[in-house]
Amino acid sequence: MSQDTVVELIGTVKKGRRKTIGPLNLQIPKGYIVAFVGPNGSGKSTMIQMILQTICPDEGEIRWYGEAHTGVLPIDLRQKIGYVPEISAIEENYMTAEVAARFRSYWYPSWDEEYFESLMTRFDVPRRERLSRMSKGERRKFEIAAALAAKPKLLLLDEPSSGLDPFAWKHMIDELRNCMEEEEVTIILATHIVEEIKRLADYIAFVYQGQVLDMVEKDLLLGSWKEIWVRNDESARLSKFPGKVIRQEDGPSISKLVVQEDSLLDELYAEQGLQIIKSRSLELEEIMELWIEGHRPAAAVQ
Ligand SMILES: Nc1ncnc2c1ncn2[C@@H]1O[C@H](COP(=O)(O)OP(=O)(O)OP(=O)(O)O)[C@@H](O)[C@H]1O
Repeated sequence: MSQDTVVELIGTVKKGRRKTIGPLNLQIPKGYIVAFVGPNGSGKSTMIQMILQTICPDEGEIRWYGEAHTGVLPIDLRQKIGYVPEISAIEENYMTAEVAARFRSYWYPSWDEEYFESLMTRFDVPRRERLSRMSKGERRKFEIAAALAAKPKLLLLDEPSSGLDPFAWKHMIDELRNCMEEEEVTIILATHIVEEIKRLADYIAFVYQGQVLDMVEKDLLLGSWKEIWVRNDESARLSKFPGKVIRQEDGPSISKLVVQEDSLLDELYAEQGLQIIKSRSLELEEIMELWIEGHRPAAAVQ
């Protein structure tokens, strides 16, 4: 394991009644934002909870900063980890935000009260309302503010923007980006929001049916596939076409192709005499669809 790996999953398996998650092999690099992306029920939250050890794996191993632990995580390690769960814990329901924050400040030695106050003001969260009486979005904003104020080295966010209005969502994105400017902070983010992935993620780990299919740099992934439109009378030459054509729809005068992106493709098109009318990079959702069908993005195959 590299020294710069925060968490490593090695053949990690959780067996459920209906589904098995894993075996998972994954390294989370220090100082980056890794987005867990995948369909409902694919295993993202389970992976996060295994990293927190609130769910213990049945097989394999997890290492935190190079060390394996069984059962509950040691306090000094747990205090370095911030967590925003998909569904807020009920234990704090009867506390006001102020009281819940005080408890958290005892628990986290690096708690920054001034920062917490500024986030609560920025997010406009009522401080004296019981958490159970807050709206879904207000509670979410409290959870995010409290997780950030603990100044964690590893921040686990499970669908953090669920219920946030667009203003709060933008504040959250800004704050997460600011928090990455601090030394050695790492974020794992489970999300379905494409814009969130585009704005935040450095790496995308694609989770499907309990497996991590690949973890790929976002910028490489987003340039993985192109859709191109070519004149149909040229399409016969596509059999000689060395780029990987994985879809072709022929219209009366124009063919639409999905091809693997390649820096040499433009030269190759010219050599083959292909006249490209227009082209576009595929969107993340389209890339994920191809991934599920078994077409691994070039960035993942390297
Ligand atoms: N403690 C557990 N032990 C075993 N299996 C579990 C456990 N918790 C959840 N599961 C199962 O694991 C599967 C994946 O659930 P999980 O919540 O991890 O998916 P997800 O990718 O986060 O989904 P979503 O996007 O809908 O939030 C589900 O079928 C669920 O029933």
